[in-house]
This record gives sequence, structure tokens and C-alpha cells, in this order.
Amino acid sequence: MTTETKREPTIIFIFGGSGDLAYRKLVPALYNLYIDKYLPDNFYIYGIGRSEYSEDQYIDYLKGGIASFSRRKEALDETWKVFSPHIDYIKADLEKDDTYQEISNKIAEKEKEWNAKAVVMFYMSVAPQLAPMIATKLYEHGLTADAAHSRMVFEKPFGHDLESARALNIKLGEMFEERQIYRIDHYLGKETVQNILALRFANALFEPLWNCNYIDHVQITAAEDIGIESRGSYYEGAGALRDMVQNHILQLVCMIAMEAPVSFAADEIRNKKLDVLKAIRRWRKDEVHKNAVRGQYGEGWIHGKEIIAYRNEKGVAPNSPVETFAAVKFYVDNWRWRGIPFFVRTGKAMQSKSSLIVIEFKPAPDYAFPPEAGETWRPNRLIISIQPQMDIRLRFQAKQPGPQMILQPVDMVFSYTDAYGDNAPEAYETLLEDVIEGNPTLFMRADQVEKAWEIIQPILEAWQTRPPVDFPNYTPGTWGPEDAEALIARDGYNWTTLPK
Ligand SMILES: NC(=O)C1=CN([C@@H]2O[C@H](COP(=O)(O)OP(=O)(O)OC[C@H]3O[C@@H](n4cnc5c(N)ncnc54)[C@H](OP(=O)(O)O)[C@@H]3O)[C@@H](O)[C@H]2O)C=CC1
Ligand SMILES: O=C1O[C@H](COP(=O)(O)O)[C@@H](O)[C@H](O)[C@H]1O
Repeated sequence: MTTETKREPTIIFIFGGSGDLAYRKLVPALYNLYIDKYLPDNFYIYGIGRSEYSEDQYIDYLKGGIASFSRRKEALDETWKVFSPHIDYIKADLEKDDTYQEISNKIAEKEKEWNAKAVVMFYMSVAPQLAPMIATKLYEHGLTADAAHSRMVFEKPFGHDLESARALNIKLGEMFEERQIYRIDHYLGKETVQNILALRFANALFEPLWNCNYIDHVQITAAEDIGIESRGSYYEGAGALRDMVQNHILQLVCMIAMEAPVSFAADEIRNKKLDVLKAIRRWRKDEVHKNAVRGQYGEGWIHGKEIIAYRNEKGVAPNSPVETFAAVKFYVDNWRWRGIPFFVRTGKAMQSKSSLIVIEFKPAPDYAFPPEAGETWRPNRLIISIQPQMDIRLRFQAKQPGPQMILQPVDMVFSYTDAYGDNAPEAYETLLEDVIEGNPTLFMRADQVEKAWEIIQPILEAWQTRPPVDFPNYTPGTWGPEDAEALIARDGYNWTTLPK
């Protein structure tokens, strides 16, 4: 993101402007972009939904979202006074053709007022099954004909499986140019995730060691300490594998495993990530049970708060087979990563919220220290903590002070908060700014989405063929089912969590 470019006038239509995502993420992100002067001088936001709101009511409602969810809440009244005149609400049904005529009129009005052609962003903040219908209507009404000025943002999930994702890509490809399509994976907008590229490719230190000669294994955890809350009906059609692994976690694997790009052009980065997805071993259905574990939480407590069993959540079937936890062992079968396991896990209702990547290095080739020095010997380890703690820590051996040579593992820590304060932009800020700028680097290209589904598909199918017999199989506030411990223990490791 840069403040120096003169941005084109921009109109943003949030389809689902009365919904949760708009309230909690999109409008707060736009508000922060405005404060940081990343929005063009001429910009306008229309929220669209069927709910009844006058313009004032809508603006008041959104203000509540800022007060609760924006990283900046200070001086809200003052700043809100200058930001909110850029917002309006359109009460309309997106299934009706009149709505698109109204959208067209609004665009014409604004372009006339600004005396300039505008970039128009259409943000699909609606249930995924509505997005193709909306995109088709936009196309049929000629609202996306100017490929250089119209951008469509698709929320995840993009497709439900490989077949539906392919069908959706084909359908969109018949109507739009790929450069108009922005498939969001909000993990890619996180500061700490983007920093993986800087860590790996802006330093000479790590890259020579970043391969199967020196790295022993990789672990990726994306754990949440809440249940599925109000999203039962969505989650019943998804599960942890579709909700987190197919997208966010495989993208993290790509960031860790990709080759060095020769430039930061969007397609160069995306090609390098695609190579990783192509190289990830596809498990045969009969190999899935050895390499993937699923779980579902029962009832319990986390941090003193009662958690209802998944099967008792609203919108969830009483005998639901849907997994709220998934752990998978992957291999990236290429020159750099041959034989190195990547263990990934994600779950709801776990002990703490923590997304982290652990790179564990192989042991030193020789160890001349006497036995009494080495009782606490540990391999070197780099931990990239994505959230909520944002830091990078490198573990190495040090001599404990004292007359004897006693070794102890210590951490060298780079903390984002210490270095930059704790007001880093939210993922959606970066991503929305990139859409406005027309920069697709951090968005998923059609082929990436399909390759990611290809990896997940056999696991989905194997699990569907063999419904779980032991659900619920983990208690809220733990690190998931015992089988997940066994998955990694079979190779001689334990899951790593951050020191408290
Ligand atoms: N919420 C979140 O944290 C996240 C959401 N997402 C994705 O974002 C998308 C939106 O999610 P979320 O905001 O939670 O969903 P909500 O159910 O909260 O919102 C859905 C929105 O769609 C609108 N809508 C539905 N049908 C129509 C229609 N026919 N015409 C006009 N508007 C319509 C609703 O408006 P109304 O009710 O007024 O008609 C509402 O504003 C989904 O794809 C979800 O998977 C992804 C990651 C996180
Ligand atoms: O995409 C999703 O991500 C959130 C977790 O996001 P985070 O930024 O808080 O790690 C998850 O809760 C949700 O189920 C999923 O759809």
C-alpha cells in the first residue's frame, strides 16, 4: 500500500451491506483506510440489502460496528462526521432486475458529479450461493463491460468442492476477464503472513537453510478458542477442512514452501504458489485415515465460558458428522521439500486462539558437549506467530550462566508490537486497498483455487464414505482429539504451542 499514487474515483457496492461481514470487517476497514488517506478523494460506498434502513439509521448502525470492531475507535464522532457522508444504503432485492438498473443509475450519477470515470467495486458479501447469480446479473446489465474499471470481489468459500469450484470458474470466465475477479483469502492480507515473503526473500540468512537438507519438519496451527457461534447453518455445509484447510492453511503452506519469485508481479507470485499446490502429494482415499484426522467438540468450558456441544448449536443436525477440527500431514514432492512432512491442524473450541507456523530444523551434525550439558538440548526452531501474538522467534542453544557448560534453549524474539506498536492494519484493509488499486497479488487465481480443492477432495470423499463413529471426540479447551496427537507422534514429534 502506498499513499503516493493518485487513485481513481471509486464506487464500492457492498452486496450484503446489512450483513455481519460488512458490519464487522468491511466498513471498519474502509473507515481505517479513509483515516490513513488511502481512499481516493472521490469515493462512495453503497450498502445493499433487503432490510429496512433509512440512510441515517444505516449510518448509525455502521457506526456501532466501528465502535465495536474497528482497530481505531478514538475520535469516532469527529472522523465519522466526515467519513459517513460517503455512505448510503440501497434497500433492494438482488434477485430482481430493477436493482441493477438502480445500481447503473447510481454509477452514472456519481460519475457525472465527479466528472470522471470511476472504478466500481462489487463486493459479494452475501451467502456464496447468491454470488454467481449476482455476477451474472451484473454482466447481463452491462455493469462489468469495462474490464479496466469494474472489479468483483468473491468471499470464500469459492465452490463447495473441486467440481463446483471448476464450474464456477468456467462460468465466471465466460463473462469476465480474470483481472476483474478478486477471490479473497483474508489470511493473505494479514501483516504477519505477508511478512513471510520479507523474512524469506529479503534476507540472505534463512534461504540457504530453507530446504530438506536442513529443515526437519513444518507445523502449521490455526486454532480458535470459540465454537461456531451463530454460524451453524453455514458450518454444516462446510466443516474445518473446507472452511480453513482448503484455503487459509494451504496458502500458508505455499508461503513457506514456494520458490523465490523473480519479481513481485502478481502472476509471478501466484505462479510460484501454484507450483507448490501442484507438488503437494494427493492422498489416495485408502491413505487418508493414516494421514488425516477429524474431530468434533462436545460440551465443555473455555476460559470460564460454557461451550455448547457442536451438535447442540443452532442450525446443526443432532447427529452431525461435520468436523470442527482437522489435522493433515502433507508432503510437498519437489526437489526442495522431498521427504519433509508438513503437519497442519485447525479447530474450533480449542485451548487458545493461536495461528502459528513452526519450522523445526535438523539437529546439529555433531554434538561434542558432555552429557550433563545437553539434557535440555533442543533442535533449532523458527516460530512465526501470526496471531493474536504477532512475532517471530528463533530458538537456539545458549550456555546457561555458571561455572559449568550447561546448555539451554533460548528464544530470540522479534515482536511486531515492540517494533511497530499494536495498531497494524487489519487484513481487510490491505485487501480492499489492493482491489481499489487493481493489484491482485494477494488474491487467489482460478487455477490456485482448483489445485487446492484437488488436494482436499480425496480427504472429503474418504470422510464422506466413512462417517465418524466417535463424534464428539474432543472437549472444548483442549488441543483437539487424541488422534491428532498420534498423527504427529508417529513421526516422533509433538505439536508445538507458544510458551505462555
Ligand atoms: N461474517 C464473517 O465473519 C465472514 C463471512 N464470510 C463470507 O462473507 C459472506 C457474507 O457473510 P455474512 O455477512 O456473515 O452473512 P450474513 O448472513 O450476515 O449477511 C448476508 C447479507 O446478504 C444480504 N442478502 C441476502 N439475500 C439478499 C437478496 N436477495 N437481496 C439483497 N440482499 C440479500 C442480507 O441482507 P438482508 O438480510 O438485509 O436481506 C445480508 O446483508 C459469506 O460468503 C460468508 O461466507 C467470510 C469470512 C468471514
Ligand atoms: O475464514 C474463516 O476464518 C475465521 C478465522 O479467521 P481469523 O482471522 O480469526 O483467524 C474462522 O473463524 C471462520 O470459520 C472461517 O470461515
